[in-house]
Amino acid sequence: MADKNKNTDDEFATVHETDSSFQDNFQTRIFKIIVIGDSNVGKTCLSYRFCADKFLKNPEATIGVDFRERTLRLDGENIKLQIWDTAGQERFRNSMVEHYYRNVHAVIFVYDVTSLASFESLPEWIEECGRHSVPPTVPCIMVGNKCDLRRIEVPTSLAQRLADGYNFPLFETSAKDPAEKAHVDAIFLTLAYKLKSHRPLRLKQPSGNIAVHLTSVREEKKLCFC
Ligand SMILES: Nc1nc2c(ncn2[C@@H]2O[C@H](COP(=O)(O)OP(=O)(O)OP(=O)(O)O)[C@@H](O)[C@H]2O)c(=O)[nH]1
Repeated sequence: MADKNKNTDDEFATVHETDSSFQDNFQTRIFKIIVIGDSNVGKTCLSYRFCADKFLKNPEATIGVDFRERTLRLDGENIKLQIWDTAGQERFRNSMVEHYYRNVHAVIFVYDVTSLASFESLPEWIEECGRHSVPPTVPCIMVGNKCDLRRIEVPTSLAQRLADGYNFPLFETSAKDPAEKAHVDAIFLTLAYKLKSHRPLRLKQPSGNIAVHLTSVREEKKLCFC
């Protein structure tokens, strides 16, 4: 799939998964990334692909929020990305919305390339961020998912215009296609690199934890205030 972002494989060449011995000796910076968009666009599958490198065939609708995380070593530094997979369905969001946006470090807006309606919803999702006082300095990315399907309803040119209007990078990819794994990684790594250079906060990671925490569906932490 066409990569609308300037990052190249070379730029990510220094990325390594961390191991526990590494984590014992180094501090880790932790960043909260929320994944937002209409129901059914593939937010759960994208975050699962990034954290567990698997495709979920029949995920249940997210209720409240699901958490996943993955720790990376970027240029000699531990960076933990805490992914908040938010509910797309209004009835499952309700009282959670405040929690989504509180202290968020980056936002991923997802639409389904086979659903024009999901793309047309993006400005509303972006406005919702603004209403919850997400600072304009927070890095954002726009992602068109399900590029493995044929019936594309959102042409790249249209998506690129919207992304340019907001000054967001645009990725078109597929959580389903294993060949797109590196591309899905690149979405999160783009944010990780931006955050790494912006945020000075350092948090000490408790020793002995496994560094790459791959949550299964059953193990995921859920938080629902519905
Ligand atoms: N073909 C294809 N199907 C996908 C892809 N990503 C997700 N799906 C399917 O789309 C459906 C919805 O995926 P989810 O990841 O649950 O969507 P969501 O945005 O998290 O939905 P909510 O939890 O309701 O907000 C599921 O049936 C997935 O299997 C993809 O890249 N390609």
